Amino acid sequence: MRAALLQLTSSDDPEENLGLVRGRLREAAAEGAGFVLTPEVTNCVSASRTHQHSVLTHEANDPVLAGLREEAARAGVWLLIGSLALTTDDPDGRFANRSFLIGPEGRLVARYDKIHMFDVAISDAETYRESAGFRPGRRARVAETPFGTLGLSICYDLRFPYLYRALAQAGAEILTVPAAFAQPTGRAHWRPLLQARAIETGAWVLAPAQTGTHAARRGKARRTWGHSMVVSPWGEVVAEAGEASGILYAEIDRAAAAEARARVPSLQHDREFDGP
Ligand SMILES: O=C(O)CNC(=O)[C@H](CS)NC(=O)CCC(=O)C(=O)O
Repeated sequence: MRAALLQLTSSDDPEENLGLVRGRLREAAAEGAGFVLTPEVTNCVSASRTHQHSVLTHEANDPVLAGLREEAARAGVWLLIGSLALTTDDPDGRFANRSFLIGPEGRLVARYDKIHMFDVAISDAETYRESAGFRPGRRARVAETPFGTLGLSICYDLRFPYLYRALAQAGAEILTVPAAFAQPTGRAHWRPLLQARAIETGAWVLAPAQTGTHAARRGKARRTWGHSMVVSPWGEVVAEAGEASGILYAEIDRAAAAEARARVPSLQHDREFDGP
């Protein structure tokens, strides 16, 4: 199966982002991709809660979700929308940060709400409080496709290995890690974390990323790390983007997960222990 990871610099305008992704998805399908993936918050990168409230909608009315389901069906491809920021009925007005797996007829196959919230002060100049704006999910998800079982995750989830172990032990052979990584942590941690998750689980890791400086009409511009990546179940980086927006292709094959697990069956070697 040929996978296409869209590396984007999403703005804070959902309609504009939809237009861009439609074009890229068509291009990827024309290049032979059967599985297209987009990064975290494909529909809107914004640092302003006021702006988000003015442009985001509930899942049922979301134009980006509807438009991309239509586009996936037209192209006949599987599509992982890394995430959409969506309005919820949360009493505190928080959004969901939600991934969608769409089948090649446009069917909604699975959804996943990001579990781990990025509440981190990287430096005096760069702090995040994701949990103030987003309501965390509570349910891990795997989903069947003809090319392998997927395990869904989003961005900061990457730092919590037990989630990936649980996904792999539930049958996942392909882990999706759509992201909008910060630049300082991306530089230091992105690549080794992705390789570690692949090695620990013997699964493919597909990580489509936001990149560059994101245009914002309100609030501060945000900057993200890029470097979308595909890691094999043996831990090799088989494809890596730079910092430009574009499409990253890789051939993925579920047999490679079985081979890696046959060589090192550590997923089956969990032990109970006391302490510490
Ligand atoms: O706020 C949004 O619009 C969508 N959410 C994000 O971009 C999130 C929270 S700010 N970013 C991350 O999780 C980066 C993680 C990261 O950089 C790390 O783990 O080092």
